[in-house]
Amino acid sequence: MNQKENPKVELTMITKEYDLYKKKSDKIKALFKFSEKSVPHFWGLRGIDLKVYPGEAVGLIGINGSGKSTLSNILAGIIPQTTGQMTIKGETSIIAIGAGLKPQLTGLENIRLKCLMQGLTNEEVDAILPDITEFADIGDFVNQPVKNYSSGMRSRLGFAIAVHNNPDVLIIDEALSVGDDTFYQKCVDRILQFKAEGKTIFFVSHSLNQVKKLCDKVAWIHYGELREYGDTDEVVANYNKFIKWFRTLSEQEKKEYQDDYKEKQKNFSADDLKKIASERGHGKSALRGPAIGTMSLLTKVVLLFMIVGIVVFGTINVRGRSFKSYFAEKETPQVEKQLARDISAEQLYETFID
Ligand SMILES: Nc1ncnc2c1ncn2[C@@H]1O[C@H](COP(=O)(O)OP(=O)(O)OP(=O)(O)O)[C@@H](O)[C@H]1O
Repeated sequence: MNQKENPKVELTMITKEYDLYKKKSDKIKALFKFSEKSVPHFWGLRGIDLKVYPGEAVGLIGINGSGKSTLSNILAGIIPQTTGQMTIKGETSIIAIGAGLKPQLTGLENIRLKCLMQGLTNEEVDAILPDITEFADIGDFVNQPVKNYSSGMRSRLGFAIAVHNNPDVLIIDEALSVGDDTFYQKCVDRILQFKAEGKTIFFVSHSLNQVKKLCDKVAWIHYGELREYGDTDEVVANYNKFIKWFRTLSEQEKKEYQDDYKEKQKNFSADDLKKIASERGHGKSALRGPAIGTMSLLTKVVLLFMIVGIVVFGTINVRGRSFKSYFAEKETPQVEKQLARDISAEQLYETFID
């Protein structure tokens, strides 16, 4: 069977829309989507199409804020895409500096937690624990809470856990940039081994040398769009050309260029998405999103009634007192109530003077 016919990862028209809340109340408005206009939007990704095959290592490159981490978090299932279809054959594991590590737990506790979450039993965790700690090589720090780790140590622990969980798709988001040379080489060896085993790797990095060394293909993300996808040398060369050109611009021209793209990311609409999909020959299904994050009209109405009911019920006065004090009184034993009534105003005054 030709492996080129069976992508391990297939993305079709992936978008990510972020709500830019100004106030906490905007979040509630956005939840109900009753007031779309009051919450500005920002499209971190605008219709990414990508097919990646077993054994391929794909570099994700692009300037700051272009959407690399957004894409890798969607691939890892940490955040959902807004629209678009994603098919991944197998388990994914992401290594980002500190991603998924619980700061309050020790290194060992984090290892156990992550492994249990991957479906391993306690006995299985006990069996691979020595390998993981040996790979991470952080000494006694493994017994310390992760919040006390340096970024390099977090990366070591994250990498060690992720590779030992033997994922089919490994996503590495800038995690190698903080390790020292020895650790870096160890990781590179393991990544190459993964590739040889037919696993798929996504490698997010600003280090073009690392990308060139590890990746067969490169996806250049530019202001939320896939600007280029192809062989590493070619795409990296074009990206370098762009960086060189950008540096020749005056400060004013740079700002105008950036503002222009940011504006496009803010004003992106469903119509733009439809237009891109039809240009690329995608059907309607490519425009649908995962069935999470939004509520049906009926759910919204029921939820709204419940909230209004709770507020009204909670604040309404029952027999002249608030609902809370009514119940508080109900719970007060009769003897105490009698005592409270028996204290005269004079006695009360004396109590305060004392
Ligand atoms: N939770 C969020 N809410 C609003 N905007 C967000 C959120 N997360 C990311 N963004 C925006 O989406 C865009 C893409 O961010 P992302 O972190 O994916 O970029 P990146 O390419 O990984 O950047 P860098 O190279 O700096 O790490 C940025 O403009 C960022 O400000």
